[in-house]
Amino acid sequence: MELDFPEADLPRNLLPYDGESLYYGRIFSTAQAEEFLRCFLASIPWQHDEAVMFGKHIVTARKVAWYGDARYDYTYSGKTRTARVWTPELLAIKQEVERLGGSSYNSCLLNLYADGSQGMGWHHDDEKGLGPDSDIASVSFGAERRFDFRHKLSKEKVSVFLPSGSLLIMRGRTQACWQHQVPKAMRVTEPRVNLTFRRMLIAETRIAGEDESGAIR
Ligand SMILES: O=C(O)CCC(=O)C(=O)O
Ligand SMILES: [Fe+2]
Repeated sequence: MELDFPEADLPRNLLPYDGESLYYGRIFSTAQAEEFLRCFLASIPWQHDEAVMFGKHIVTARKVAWYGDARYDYTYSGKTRTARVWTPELLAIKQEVERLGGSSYNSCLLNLYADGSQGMGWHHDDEKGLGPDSDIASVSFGAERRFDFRHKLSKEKVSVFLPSGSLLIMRGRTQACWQHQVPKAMRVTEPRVNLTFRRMLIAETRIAGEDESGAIR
């Protein structure tokens, strides 16, 4: 099922059951979204992501960066990362998203897709540090890409195109019951930056430079 809504019907839950994924449409003007994109392309220290999968060391085509309230250390796919502290632009976007969605976030994973040859395969976001029924706010800048959901049991699919400056909030049972992906789109030649704001459980997440007691090493 592909969805296209009049702006007046937004925000709106894209999922027919087992979760809430609210699509808000564009929350930033075209000019503002272009400004953010330029800023992120120029100033974020992008790095290829690494993971251990089926015992093999993998380096992704897509690049990533982590930001947060503090220099959290956290581990997924067998690798530990340390978050950088918010930039003014990320903080401004976070505040607008928190105002609209009514949730609060303490970290953000940024993804850079250089063009349509790069995507992200089917997955759900359930790192230990996220806790159950996590709330993830996804903001997109640059090339419009398709975003798909697939129900884990019924296999029902829902797709939405995410234009520059748009917001999607995944919450409730979304991660437990649905997978999502950003499929490759060979005709897309422009870059896309996606921000996923998350709330990491601090008890599960060590702050870099502190030992178990919280003392600075
Ligand atoms: O790029 C996107 O829209 C999705 C990113 C995503 O699913 C993730 O970072 O977990
Ligand atoms: Fe995800």
